[in-house]
Amino acid sequence: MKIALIAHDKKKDDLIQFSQAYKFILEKHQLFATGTTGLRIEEGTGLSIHRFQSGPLGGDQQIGAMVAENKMDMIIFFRDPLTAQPHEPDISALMRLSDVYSIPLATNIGTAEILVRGLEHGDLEWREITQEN
Ligand SMILES: O=C(CO)COP(=O)(O)O
Repeated sequence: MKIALIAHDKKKDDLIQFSQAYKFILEKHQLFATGTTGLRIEEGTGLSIHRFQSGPLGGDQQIGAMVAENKMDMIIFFRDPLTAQPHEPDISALMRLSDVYSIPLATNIGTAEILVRGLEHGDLEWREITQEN
């Protein structure tokens, strides 16, 4: 499975802790991230991650492009709901596309835990079937 990991600045520590806790699951999958998030997770966990541009420089849009090509299976995006982001339109676009393509998207740790545990139980295998067709 291809999984995108993204966090706004005030949520990056949470995502690193999350990635450390679930490294045993995440390491079995192909990981993608926006620039700074990816670097921080790599440093904090040793996981190997394909890093796109930083969010404000187009990273959300690059991940959105993968969604539009049906090449992303899950997105974990710890958003900061209390801080205005200069690239808010890009963030909205990524979330909209995730709904267009029915990509599981977690925006907080509570949902992310359920998604990642579901991944371990094979709950997302339907994605592999739809990609083959
Ligand atoms: O801004 C972001 C997502 O909208 C995240 O970007 P960085 O991972 O580069 O900080």
